[in-house]
Amino acid sequence: MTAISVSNLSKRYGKTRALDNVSIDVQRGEMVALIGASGSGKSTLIRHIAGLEAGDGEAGRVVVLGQVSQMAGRLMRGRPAGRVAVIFQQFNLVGRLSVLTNVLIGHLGRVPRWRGTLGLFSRSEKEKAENALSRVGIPSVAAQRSSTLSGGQQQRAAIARTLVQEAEILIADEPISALDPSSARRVMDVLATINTQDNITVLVSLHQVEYARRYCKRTIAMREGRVAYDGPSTSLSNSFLAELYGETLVRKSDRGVVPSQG
Ligand SMILES: Nc1ncnc2c1ncn2[C@@H]1O[C@H](COP(=O)(O)OP(=O)(O)OP(=O)(O)O)[C@@H](O)[C@H]1O
Repeated sequence: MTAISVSNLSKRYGKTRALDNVSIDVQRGEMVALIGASGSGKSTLIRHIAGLEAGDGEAGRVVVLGQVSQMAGRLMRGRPAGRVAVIFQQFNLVGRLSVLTNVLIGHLGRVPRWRGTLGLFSRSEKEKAENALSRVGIPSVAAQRSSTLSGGQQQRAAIARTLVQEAEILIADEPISALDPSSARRVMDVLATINTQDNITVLVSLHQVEYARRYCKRTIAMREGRVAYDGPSTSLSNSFLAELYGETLVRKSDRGVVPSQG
């Protein structure tokens, strides 16, 4: 079954064509990498799939989990918000609240609003949140203020909230670009685990191509708002990547070919 279907989606900001007639389908259970040079349209595409923004023109359409979330430049009501979780590079957590409370927020939408607002979660809801923190490998930080977590721990706490939310799709916008290699690997390992064990569809934008190759069977590459490649990650050639990233590529590292961060 199709989890995400984007067809003929375009978006302009002034003179910039951020999305130019983009069409992609992601099937349930896939883990797909979204790559491309800075400004190629990755975040814009993610915001549109997440239902945070509407595209331009009559032709564009986004269907998520069988429900039309936008068409002809209009966001639809009743789109499956709770079934889709989005995590960003930063600002996923409320810094002054404990990690556990941030994860418990994943229950909102399933508990009566007054209970959520007052922070009145049941024992079993708390156990579920603690269990989710264990699954992402950070059970010991539950009582800490979120603002005290490292970047990688913050990403993993946001993934734990996704588990509590029981989201069916997780869209992660550059979740590892600010992390050191070992933290990045831990976050990618967690994404891969929830993908295989919980069958959560994962769409993850990445600056480091090597992670796409290592963790995602399929890669979608964007260039100037268009889909430049959509296929097996193993078939991404270095010459294609050099062209994709233009002048900003290419340096070799012991982890493979990565775009420079400059
Ligand atoms: N709200 C906005 N207003 C004006 N221009 C925008 C806006 N959002 C995106 N753009 C432009 O659209 C283009 C695509 O941006 P987008 O953030 O989607 O790229 P990206 O591939 O995610 O880049 P990066 O890897 O640097 O995050 C860029 O030229 C950007 O400047």
